[in-house]
Amino acid sequence: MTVNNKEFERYIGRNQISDRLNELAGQIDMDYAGKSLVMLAVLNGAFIFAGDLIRLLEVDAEVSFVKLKSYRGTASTGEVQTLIGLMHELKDREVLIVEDIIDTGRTMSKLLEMVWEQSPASVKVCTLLVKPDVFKNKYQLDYVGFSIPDKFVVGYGLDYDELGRQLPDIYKIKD
Ligand SMILES: O=P(O)(O)OC[C@H]1O[C@H](OP(=O)(O)OP(=O)(O)O)[C@H](O)[C@@H]1O
Ligand code: HPA
Repeated sequence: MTVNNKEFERYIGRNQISDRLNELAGQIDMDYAGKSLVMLAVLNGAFIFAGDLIRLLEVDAEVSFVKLKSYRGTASTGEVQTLIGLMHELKDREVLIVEDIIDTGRTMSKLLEMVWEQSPASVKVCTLLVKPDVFKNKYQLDYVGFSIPDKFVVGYGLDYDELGRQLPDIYKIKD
């Protein structure tokens, strides 16, 4: 499969993703039982994951978005730009940040600072994917779908130069 002239191979199938989402939603429902949460999803990459996850939740969940950007091609520019900032009142709220991937961890690190400044009651992080060899456990991740090797991935919301987001499965770049 080719995206933007690079070759990718199927890596995590849609059924595996769906099974894992059911497990994550079950854990979130248990942890937030009797509470209501604000799901803060990070555009663009997390739009599909957040949409699928919220439909599996039984706890009350509001949704809000921020848009952060740092990648060009397959590499981080090192600078995280805020294209759409926080719009939701987060003071005293239980905030669940939802990301498609934590790679270097820079985007989430910046977002955690932005969110904690609003004096929320709690902040937890839910990411579909993490690259542990790059991220190196810089801070706590509360819900993780899959730990993956340091290979560029596309599909299920993740892009390579804006393409590939619509793929129902996740693909990794060929060596
Ligand atoms: O851990 P990091 O190294 O910071 O990488 C993770 C971030 O990179 C991607 O966003 P990107 O900047 O590509 O924007 P997008 O969500 O619009 O694709 C992804 O959606 C995460 O937000
Ligand atoms: O592997 C990746 N794929 C797509 N977007 C990303 N943003 C950080 N890492 C990745």
